[in-house]
Amino acid sequence: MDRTLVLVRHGQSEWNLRNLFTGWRDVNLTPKGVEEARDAGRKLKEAGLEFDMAFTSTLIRAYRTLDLMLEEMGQQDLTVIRDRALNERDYGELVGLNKDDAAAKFGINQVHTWRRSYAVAPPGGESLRDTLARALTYYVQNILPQVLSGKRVIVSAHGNSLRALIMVLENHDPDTIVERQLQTGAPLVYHLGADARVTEWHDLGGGDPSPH
Ligand SMILES: O=C(O)[C@H](O)COP(=O)(O)O
Repeated sequence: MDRTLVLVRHGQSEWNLRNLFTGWRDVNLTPKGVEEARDAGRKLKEAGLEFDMAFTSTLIRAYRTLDLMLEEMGQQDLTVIRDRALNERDYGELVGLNKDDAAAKFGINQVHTWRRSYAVAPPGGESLRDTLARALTYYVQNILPQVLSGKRVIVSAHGNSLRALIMVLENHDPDTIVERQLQTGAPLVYHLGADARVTEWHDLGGGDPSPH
């Protein structure tokens, strides 16, 4: 049985371009982000992939990326479920700050810890562990059963809500997840066994990694 799961981080957003902490702020894609999303759709089509179902967040940068990919694939009629469990990590008091300015103010190591560690939350926001608690619960209850039933599923979401799922899919621990970054618009293709473990995965490549 084909148990395929594709994860895609949205294309470049207006606040990715401006290097601002975004979190739950609902910013749109840039023209480059639109192109990255279309490009991801073309790559998926070239790879011979088709989907039976799609999941995305309630934030426009993710669901618009999904729409653009599906348009490129000729799959606009696909069933799409939007849920805020897949939204980006809440960046709390950092939202709207420039990432380099924050590093100058709070120190590079502190900001890196807020952005990439598993357990440390930014002030007033969510740690990756907090994000994982909601995103992984949603995955186990809503996405995984579809994949295990043989549906080919695509998920369009965010750097950190996807890192939370990837922590389990790629078997990372709190130390190794620190180094795992996602490029915008790069489809990650996972094949799962009947026990829900990943048997094989590859990265079709894409846009920019988050700036450090
Ligand atoms: O919310 C944000 O600012 C970005 O989407 C992801 O930020 P990060 O690169 O700090 O994970």
